[in-house]
Amino acid sequence: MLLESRDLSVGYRDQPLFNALRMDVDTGEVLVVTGRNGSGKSSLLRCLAGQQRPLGGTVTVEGRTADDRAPRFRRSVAALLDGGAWYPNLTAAEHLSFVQLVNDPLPDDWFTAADLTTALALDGFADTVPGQLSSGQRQRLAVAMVLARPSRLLLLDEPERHLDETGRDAVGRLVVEYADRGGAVVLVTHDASLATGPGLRTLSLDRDTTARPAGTSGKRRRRSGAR
Ligand SMILES: Nc1ncnc2c1ncn2[C@@H]1O[C@H](COP(=O)(O)OP(=O)(O)OP(=O)(O)O)[C@@H](O)[C@H]1O
Repeated sequence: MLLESRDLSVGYRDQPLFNALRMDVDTGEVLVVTGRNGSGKSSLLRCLAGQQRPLGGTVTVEGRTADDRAPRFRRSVAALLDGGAWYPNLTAAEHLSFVQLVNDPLPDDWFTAADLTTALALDGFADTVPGQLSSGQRQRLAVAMVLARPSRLLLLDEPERHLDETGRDAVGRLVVEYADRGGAVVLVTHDASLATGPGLRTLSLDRDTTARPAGTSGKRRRRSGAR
């Protein structure tokens, strides 16, 4: 199992937002997390990303405790949690090239900068610096960058932010493609169109945060063209 949580309790100052969460996400799977504002979705993702200590229980990725201070963990996990970090003088295309250069050599079958540029329609602003991009263009670039580096687990917090319908569709397709390439995805969203699709599993923090497995079981079919 790529990602596991057991008896997970997440919250602040000893006040849990939810308790006893058991979650399994394996390669090839997409788990969509939903819930009302303030239910703890972002807090959960930060725990999965090893950036926040749970109040109780465990999170493991490939059998190791989630901890973003560990280089091996950081290599496995790509997270887009609250917007991107930008180099003010690098263009959109240079941001993408930079991520891929730092992670060279990439696995043969990994997303290329050209794949991501096409999928997210970045061409029109490839030579523009972040400060001169619209919010939606910056979000497209942030999604491209989190996919540009090789990883096994992809954590996305409301990737639909600022995106038009075409952008949201592109994100939906890329998430499925990432899983088809052997990754596991946990996607937090308020967008019903991203939250549904053949084979996607869902976890509602309003409904499912009890001591039982989240969502339905079963792997998504490969190349199902879900969405
Ligand atoms: N650093 C923090 N310290 C204390 N409380 C926090 C902290 N971060 C979040 N919270 C509280 O935890 C609760 C859950 O926040 P979180 O951001 O995880 O919710 P969410 O489900 O992602 O919400 P939304 O749908 O609005 O994005 C909120 O009541 C919030 O005020």
